[in-house]
Amino acid sequence: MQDATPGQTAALIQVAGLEFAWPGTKQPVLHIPSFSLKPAERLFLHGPSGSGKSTFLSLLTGIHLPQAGSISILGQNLAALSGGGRDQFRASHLGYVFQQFNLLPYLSVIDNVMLPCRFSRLRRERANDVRAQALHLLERLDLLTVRNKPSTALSVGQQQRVALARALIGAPEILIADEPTSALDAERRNAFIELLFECAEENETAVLLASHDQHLATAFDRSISLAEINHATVNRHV
Ligand SMILES: Nc1ncnc2c1ncn2[C@@H]1O[C@H](COP(=O)(O)OP(=O)(O)OP(=O)(O)O)[C@@H](O)[C@H]1O
Repeated sequence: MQDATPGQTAALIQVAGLEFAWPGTKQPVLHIPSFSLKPAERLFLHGPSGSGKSTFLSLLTGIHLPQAGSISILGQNLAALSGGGRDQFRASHLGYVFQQFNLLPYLSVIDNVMLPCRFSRLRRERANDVRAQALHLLERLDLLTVRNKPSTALSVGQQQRVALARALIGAPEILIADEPTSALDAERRNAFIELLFECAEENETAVLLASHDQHLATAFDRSISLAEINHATVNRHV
């Protein structure tokens, strides 16, 4: 499969005039005139439950397409790609950590971590030695001793760190994380964010993290509320 080649751009993510309504509903959940993520930026996006954070991230990752407006990632307009092209583009350029981690239960920890390099030649090439980079990430995230266990045998905190290692292998340009700390207590939550930043910096990966938990904001370069950028009238929270 071919990796999409992105064009040159100043912003890693550029959104203009975005409108999105869920199928079967009339009112848009999101109307975002403008949004951008700059290279190497660590951006915190906050908003209460139901305000549309996950919906917005699903558009940025090309899982859904907006009804109006454009989303460019690394200069590539996502709507100009086919469904398969968007899958390939996502695999090559975006690492993501979801609330539920989405680890494959039948794979070992290390095989889960190496997975993105099976789907993207670019990430395989960037990792150079895929197994060596997986081991390096597992060591950084204190997971070396559990590397051959099935992911189901791990604690929630460990599974979350596996999801982070998987998101960062092969140095994607952007890490997108949706409520990645919701299962952790305050102390573990801060330690996880610190570790996430350290590993992202090693890979020169920009971070966009969405959460309802405003305590996280201080660690980031920039913090915005979804309500500041979302002009849709439904689900509007201030
Ligand atoms: N698959 C879907 N189909 C229809 N409506 C949806 C779907 N997913 C979310 N919604 C609706 O879109 C709105 C925004 O939900 P979303 O999950 O994006 O918010 P959120 O801020 O991420 O919330 P949370 O923090 O609880 O995950 C809600 O009104 C929700 O009911």
